[in-house]
Amino acid sequence: MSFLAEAIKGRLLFAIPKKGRLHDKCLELLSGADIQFTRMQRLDVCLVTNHNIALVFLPASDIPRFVGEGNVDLGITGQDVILESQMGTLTKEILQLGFGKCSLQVQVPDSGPIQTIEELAGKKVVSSFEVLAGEYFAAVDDKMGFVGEKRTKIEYVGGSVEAACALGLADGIVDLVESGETMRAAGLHPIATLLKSEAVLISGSTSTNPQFTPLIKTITSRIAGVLASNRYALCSYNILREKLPAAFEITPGRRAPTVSTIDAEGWVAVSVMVEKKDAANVMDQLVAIGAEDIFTVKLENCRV
Ligand SMILES: Nc1ncnc2c1ncn2[C@@H]1O[C@H](COP(=O)(O)OP(=O)(O)OP(=O)(O)O)[C@@H](O)[C@H]1O
Ligand SMILES: O=P(O)(O)OC[C@H]1O[C@H](OP(=O)(O)OP(=O)(O)O)[C@H](O)[C@@H]1O
Repeated sequence: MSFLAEAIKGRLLFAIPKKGRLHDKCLELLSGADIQFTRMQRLDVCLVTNHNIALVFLPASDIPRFVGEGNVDLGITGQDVILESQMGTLTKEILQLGFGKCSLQVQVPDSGPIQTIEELAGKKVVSSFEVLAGEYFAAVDDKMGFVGEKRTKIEYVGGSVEAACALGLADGIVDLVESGETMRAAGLHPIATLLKSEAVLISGSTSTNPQFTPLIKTITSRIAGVLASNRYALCSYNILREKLPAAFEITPGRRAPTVSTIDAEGWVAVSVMVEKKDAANVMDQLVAIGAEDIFTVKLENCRV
């Protein structure tokens, strides 16, 4: 047995995208969850120093198969590539991670004769998502009654899909879109959305080793804590007790606000979680109902 195979034996294997859009966010999650490791240059497997885990750095698109077929125990990847690799039933989504959000769309040139799905059916479509594009257009072709040569031709390219129409390779494309900037720059616009996707933590649906169940629970809870501490801030303020019903309307909290008595006649202190994106508005509304000494504090870490 090789040195590496010996070193990872008995450890929970956790697959992380080795590059691309999801890589940096995954490293932030691992760091926030205090999963410590040192990655040696060029080595795609590394041992976690403070848990019985080995990290395996793989292309995002290969992770569903490794997890689904039981070669690794846990993984982070996009919902889009899980569906594309037809591993939906062999994998189980443990946690949605709120990043890597994008849509898989059909795009056509702005100034061209084809502006609808029905007009594109039967023509040439290029995509990195051959399976999903194939399924989508097979249903369209069936609806249109297209058979044999008349059916839509789907061709695979590995990247820079947006260039395919301008290069004369395709009449339309199926590709991922987030801000829409790439497609706008290439003179393309959407005519249909196949699916929406985000990054998820997955395990195998059938093959998880029961010995790892407690460790998977711990990792999941830590990652959920990192996500919550990125999303929420702790808001604290003083307010007259009689104004509490109005204050609870503005700051209901995740479960309920904490109310403490303070040494000032008729006043209470409230501490409550607020979504960071709403924090400025929430503080304005609290001022408007007479709250004072209002501040928010960043959450360093939490368990939810
Ligand atoms: N523009 C985007 N915005 C948000 N998430 C995206 C975007 N593009 C891709 N993703 C998500 O990230 C995953 C990996 O995509 P990415 O293009 O980074 O793959 P890659 O093939 O590993 O990297 P590279 O393109 O560098 O070869 C996708 O499957 C999708 O879930
Ligand atoms: O809507 P936007 O925010 O512009 O993002 C969309 C782009 O992001 C992805 O590609 P990526 O940059 O990962 O490179 P790729 O073409 O090599 O896959 C996708 O394939 C689009 O090209």
